[in-house]
Formats: sequence, C-alpha cells, structure tokens
Amino acid sequence: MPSLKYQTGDTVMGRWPGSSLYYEVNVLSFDAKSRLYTVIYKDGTELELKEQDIMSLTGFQARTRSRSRSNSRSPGRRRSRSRSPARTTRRSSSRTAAAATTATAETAPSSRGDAKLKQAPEVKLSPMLKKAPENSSNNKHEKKEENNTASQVNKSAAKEEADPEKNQGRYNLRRRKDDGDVKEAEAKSEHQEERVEKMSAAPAPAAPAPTPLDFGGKIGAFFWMLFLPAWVLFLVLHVDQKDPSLSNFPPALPSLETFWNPQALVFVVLWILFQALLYIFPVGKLSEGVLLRSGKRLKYRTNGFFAIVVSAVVVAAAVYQGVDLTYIHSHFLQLTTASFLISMMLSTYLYFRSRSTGPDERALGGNSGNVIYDFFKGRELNPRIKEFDLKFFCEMRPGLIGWCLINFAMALAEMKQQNLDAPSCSMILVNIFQLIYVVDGLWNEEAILTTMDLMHDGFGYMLAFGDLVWVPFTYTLQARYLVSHPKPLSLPLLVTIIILKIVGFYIFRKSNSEKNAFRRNPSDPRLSHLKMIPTATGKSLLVSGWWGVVRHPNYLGDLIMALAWSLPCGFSHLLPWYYMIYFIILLVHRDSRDMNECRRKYGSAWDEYCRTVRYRIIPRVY
Ligand SMILES: NC(=O)C1=CN([C@@H]2O[C@H](COP(=O)(O)OP(=O)(O)OC[C@H]3O[C@@H](n4cnc5c(N)ncnc54)[C@H](OP(=O)(O)O)[C@@H]3O)[C@@H](O)[C@H]2O)C=CC1
Ligand SMILES: CC(C)=CCC[C@@H](C)[C@H]1CC=C2C3=C(CC[C@@]21C)[C@@]1(C)CC[C@H](O)C(C)(C)[C@@H]1CC3
Repeated sequence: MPSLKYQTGDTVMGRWPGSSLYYEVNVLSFDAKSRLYTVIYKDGTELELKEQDIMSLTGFQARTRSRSRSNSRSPGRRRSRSRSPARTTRRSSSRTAAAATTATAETAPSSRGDAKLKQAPEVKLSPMLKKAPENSSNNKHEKKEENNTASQVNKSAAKEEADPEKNQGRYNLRRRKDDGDVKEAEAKSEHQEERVEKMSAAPAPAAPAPTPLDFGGKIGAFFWMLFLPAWVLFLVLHVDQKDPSLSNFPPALPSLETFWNPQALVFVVLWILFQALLYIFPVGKLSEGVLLRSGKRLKYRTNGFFAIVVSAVVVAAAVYQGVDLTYIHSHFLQLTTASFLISMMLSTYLYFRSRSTGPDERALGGNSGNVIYDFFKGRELNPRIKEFDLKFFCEMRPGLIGWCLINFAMALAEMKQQNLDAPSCSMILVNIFQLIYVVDGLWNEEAILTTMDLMHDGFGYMLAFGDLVWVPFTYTLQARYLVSHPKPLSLPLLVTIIILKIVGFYIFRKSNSEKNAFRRNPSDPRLSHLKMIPTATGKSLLVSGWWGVVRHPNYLGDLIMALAWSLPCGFSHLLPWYYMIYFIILLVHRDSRDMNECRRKYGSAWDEYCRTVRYRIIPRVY
C-alpha cells in the first residue's frame, strides 16, 4: 500500500463504533474499492474503518498533548507539578491493552467533563459493502450480537451519513476466535503487544474522560456529607428508645459531653492499629489487582481471613480475662463519634495528598474541580503509604471485622439486659448470618479487587465514612435493636429465614466468584461453557451463566440475604428494616452508576448486553 496513509501492520488508534472512544488497533489490510481499512482490536474483533476514523499514534498523542496544554493554561485547571503529561503518558505507553480515550475529551477539565463528552464529534460510521458472512461459529449469541451490532450501526449510519452506500453496507464485526483462528489471533495480539513494548518512545493514549457527576452533583455531595452523619446519629439514639417507632419524635439531643469520651477514641484507634498490624503481617497471598490506566497492577496482601481469626482469638481471650465487652453497647455514641472524627481526619488527609498525584492515579469520578464534591467522592484511586493500601484496608478490615465484634458485644449485652443464660434465637441468627457474610468477604478477599469501589471509585469521605462509621455502627442495628426489643421466633419462620439466607448466599457467592474468575482469567477452562460478548477494550462481557440471568445477580443474592437479616427482628417496628430499605436504594443507585460507567467503557457492546439481558436485578421485575 505505497501511497496510503496507513500501512499493513501499523499500530494506530481506531474509533470504536457508536462511541467517541479510540483504541489501539493494528492495520490488517486496505480495500481500494471501498477505501476502507480492515483493522484488528486487541480482543480479536475486526472492523472496517474509514480513514477519518483512524489516527496515527503520534498524531493522536500530539492532539492529546495540545489539548492537555491548553487545558492546563485555562483558569482553575491544576496541573501536577511532579509529573509532566509527557512523562505520564510515556510511562503508560508500554501497556495499553485496556486504554481507551475520547479524541476530544481525554484531558478536558473534569468539571466540564460531561459537556465535553457531548461536544465530542459524533462517530461517522463507515458502512462497508456487504460481505458474505464468514462466521462459522456455533456460538449463537455471538452470531446474534454480530447481527444486532451491525443493524444498530446501520441505523446510526443511516442517520449520520448521506452516503449512497449507507443502506447496503454494514460493519464487519467478527471475532477472529470465531473463525477457529484462536492461535493466530493470540499470536497477532502478542505480536501487537510486543510492537507496543518495543515502541517505548512512542506516545500512548491519555486517560479517558472523567465521568459525569453523580450523587446529585456538588449540592448533592454537600447534602450527603451532612445528612449521612445526622442519620447515623438518629439511628444510634432512636434504637435505644422504648418504642423506637419512626412516627415517634426523635429523642432529644444529648449534651455535648455525652458524645465525647477520650477513652472511646483510644479504643477505636487501638482497634484500627491492631487491624493495620494484622494487615501488614507477612502471612497470606499477595494478590494482583486489575490493570490500571498506568499499565501497572498493584499487589494487595489478602490475609483478611487470618485477620478475623486472630481478632476472634484475641477478643475471646480478652473476654475470658474478664474484659466487659458490653462497654461497646453502653458507649455506642462515644465510639461512633470517635470513629466519625477519625474518618473526617482520614478524608482530609486523602484530599490533600491527592493534590500531588498524577492523572493516572486519579479516579475518573472525583476530580471535578469542586472541593466539596471531590472531597466527598475521593480523588485518588489507590492511595498508598508505601505498600499499605488505605482504601483496601479500610474497606475490608477495621469496619468489617468491627461489625462482627459489635454484634458479638450486642449478644452479651442482650444476655445482661434480659437476664438470659444464652443469647436469643433471633440474636444468634443475626450474629451467625452477618458473621458468615463478613467471613465470606474476607475468605474471598481477592474478589473485592474487581468490585466498583476498588476499580473505579476514588477514596474520599464517602468511602472513609462508609467503611469506618456507616458499616460498623449502622449495619449492627438489627443486633442492637434485639438487645432491648426481644423477638421470639416460630419454627416455620425460623426455617424460612434459614432457607432465605442459604439461597441468597448461594446466588451471591456463585455470581461474584464467576465474574471474578472470568475477570482474572477469561480462558479459565471452568468457564469455557459460558457465552460472552467481546468489547473493544480487550475485556469481554459474560452473557450467560449468572450474568445472563440478570445484570447484577450478586445484588439479587445480597438483597435476599438482607431480607433474612431483618426478618428475625419481626414486624413491630420499621427501624430494624432500615438495612433492607437502605440496601435497595444503595444497590439500585450502584446499578445505575455501573450502567453509566459500562456504557461509557464498552459502547455498543454494552448496549448489546443490555438488550440480551433485559433485567437489572430481579428477573422479570426490575
Ligand atoms: N453489603 C454492602 O453494603 C454492599 C455490598 N456490595 C456487594 O459487593 C459486591 C460487589 O458489588 P459492586 O462492586 O457494586 O458490583 P460488581 O461486583 O457487580 O461489579 C460491577 C462490574 O462488574 C463488571 N461486569 C458487569 N457486568 C459484567 C458481565 N456481564 N460480565 C463480566 N463483567 C461484568 C464491570 O466491570 P469491568 O467490566 O470493568 O470488569 C462492572 O463495572 C456485590 O455482591 C454487592 O452486592 C456492594 C455494595 C455495598
Ligand atoms: C451511605 C454510604 C456512606 C455508603 C458507602 C458505601 C459503603 C458502606 C459500601 C460500598 C461498598 C461496600 C462493600 C462492602 C461493605 C460496604 C461498602 C464499603 C463489602 C466489603 C461487605 C462484605 C462483602 O462480602 C463485600 C466484600 C462483597 C462488600 C464489598 C462492597
């Protein structure tokens, strides 16, 4: 192809249909008649693109740099002093398998990210002359996807191009693997990676555009920052009332001294330090996190199960030695205040340290330029002090293990208050169910590395408060309620509750493990029966198995379990059902956040997934 702009074998940036995202592709051939380039994406997807949908790596980088320069000049735009954009991108150039960016918005100031995204030029879809289908795959879904994608592409093409070819044409979206050409495709992709590695001086795409503001934007973030602690305070005070009915007035605010107890602060600090010590203890696996935009993978010490076992032994020994754990019940408010102060200090530290981080280290969601919003959402994706990962630690250790400790203390308080020789049946159920949930989370600690919080969310007030205050002091509400509001259980109800817990747990665990195993190793032989949709990022989406039933089977299991946790408290009051209600709101909101994020990442492949798997959480209902 002597007179052509791009040559066979060139690594260039190709636009993904239906989006303004560009991915690294390899030019396979050029068809002189249709004037289309056949390119191959990292996942083996072949597509035919017009010349204007392709950019050279250097051209793309120059555009990114000039945009980033002009952005950094604009008022209010802060640029990291420690790293120049060039250095950052060079660092990320070696591994760009998952890198995607928009041509116009990649370095746009995040406060205007949404608007910038809208300004991104619409994709000019490039229909090709129809080829006879070559796909010999027996994977029905992938055939269907090919057709659907093609028809969707055609629809947009018809809208956007007054091209005489538009109605005859379609995109050729086919996987190399479907042609029984797995080895060739893999070899090609390895070859591509090698080429990219060799081009160490070659520029690479910059970070994707920041995501639009959520949680009600700046005002919403401010509201949540005030409302969440106020709500915790309400729950903590209200559950102690003789009649904790929500129609009753909330109790009068206690005096300021009642909130504060230095001893309670010392206990909370000691607990966190103890957990930190267990976390750094060189026991257990060093697990790898997901591939970051920088091309790096972080290592995490996943010894959570060890931590809870040691904690249980230490707590049991302390009780044996006469330590009165009911202190936790009688000083609940002071312990909550102490944890709240620590979470505020941590969030402030996180906000200030995030100012010296490079773009690659920031979350896409928490860098709007608005102090309150960014403080709330968190700017830095994986804040670490040396190898100590603050977000991972806070999410998995002090609050989560603290939850079990508090539940246990509530069982002791119930025995004391109700003069019982053993905790009530309801209290035992709540304790065991929630303990199973936490122990399971810690046993499968590695799986948290592929959850939204770890992969996408920055670490700021929301998670610091959520991990250190919300989880230990509100998730324990059922146990706390039972201390002063005993609830005898009938045998049929007991059996129903146990069955619900088992069913919920089964769905939750199986679906989470399936996705985690798939994300870790898509060619895991145990998953070979599952169907999947390829996406341009190199990752695929599961479209059968648990993830083919609903889009969030793990949420469904979690909700069924939440039901089993509230039922032992009966129906006399709404208060112990708070977790269930909150959890529905949280998961519905998380689902919509995740939908937006996946839509942005995967473009038309995500739409295809949503068309195939129609329900979000509950089959045939929602
Ligand atoms: N008890 C509690 O308070 C809470 C519990 N949870 C639980 O934590 C667990 C994790 O939840 P969360 O992080 O919200 O969400 P998920 O674990 O469901 O993670 C969502 C991510 O999974 C990937 N994904 C989505 N669909 C597919 C698919 N079809 N095939 C392959 N990958 C897919 C996407 O990431 P990508 O494609 O980038 O890999 C998506 O962003 C859940 O079980 C939830 O119930 C969550 C919040 C609170
Ligand atoms: C209202 C508010 C401040 C919300 C913050 C949300 C956090 C409380 C939750 C976000 C995701 C969470 C997860 C767990 C606990 C609650 C938070 C932190 C989790 C660790 C519980 C145990 C599970 O097994 C889990 C590991 C799957 C889970 C992960 C998500």
